[in-house]
Amino acid sequence: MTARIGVITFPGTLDDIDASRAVTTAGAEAVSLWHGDADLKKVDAVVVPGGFSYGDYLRAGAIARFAPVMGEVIRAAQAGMPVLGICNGFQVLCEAGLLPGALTRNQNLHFICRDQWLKVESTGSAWSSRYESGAEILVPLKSGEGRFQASEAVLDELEGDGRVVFRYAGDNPNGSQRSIAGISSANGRVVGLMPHPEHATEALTGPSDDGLGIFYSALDAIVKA
Ligand SMILES: NC(=O)CC[C@H](N)C(=O)O
Repeated sequence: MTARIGVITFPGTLDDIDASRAVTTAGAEAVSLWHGDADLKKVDAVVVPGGFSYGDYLRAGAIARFAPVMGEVIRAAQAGMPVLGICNGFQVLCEAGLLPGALTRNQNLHFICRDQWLKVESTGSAWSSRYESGAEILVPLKSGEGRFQASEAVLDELEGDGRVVFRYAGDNPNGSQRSIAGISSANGRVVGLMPHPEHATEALTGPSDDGLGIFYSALDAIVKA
């Protein structure tokens, strides 16, 4: 049976269309989820896409975290459902307490938009199993608040438990601690990353199709669940 992967739209979300397209390209059914509905429509996994939910007012992700749909996402994630947060989605998942740490203003205080090499550090998560450990992938990065920060103790725990899923390769674009670009929850089912795999699904439009592995990985996680 075709896997159903939900993609949430908040007011101000702008990457839901590309995220849905990536889901479909990977062979799953993309199911639109609305921020105001406390209903996950029986999906098998959820993507929280990028953008500027609620205009990034207060703090990126701080208001979206209280949207009715997020209560259901938190409940489902705690029960083991694969959840992916991309960029603003990563910020929302940190604000929701599903992932540790916080995303703060880029070190240079500028919005950064560029293609970015990432190193796949862990293939143990629900969203990275299709990559080879140590592989380098090229995907767009476009964010103003992409600097991952956490306490030294949390960073050590993330590193020690193999929960650093993606790290910036080459220079560190935004001052993220330990060049961390993406992390997972303790059980590996929830992943957040700052760069945008959903914008790298076709070599024709560039910069690569390296992002598709994330969505293929989720299909395995759903089948094995
Ligand atoms: N592309 C995005 O999702 C942007 C996320 C967030 N609004 C930021 O600028 O950091």
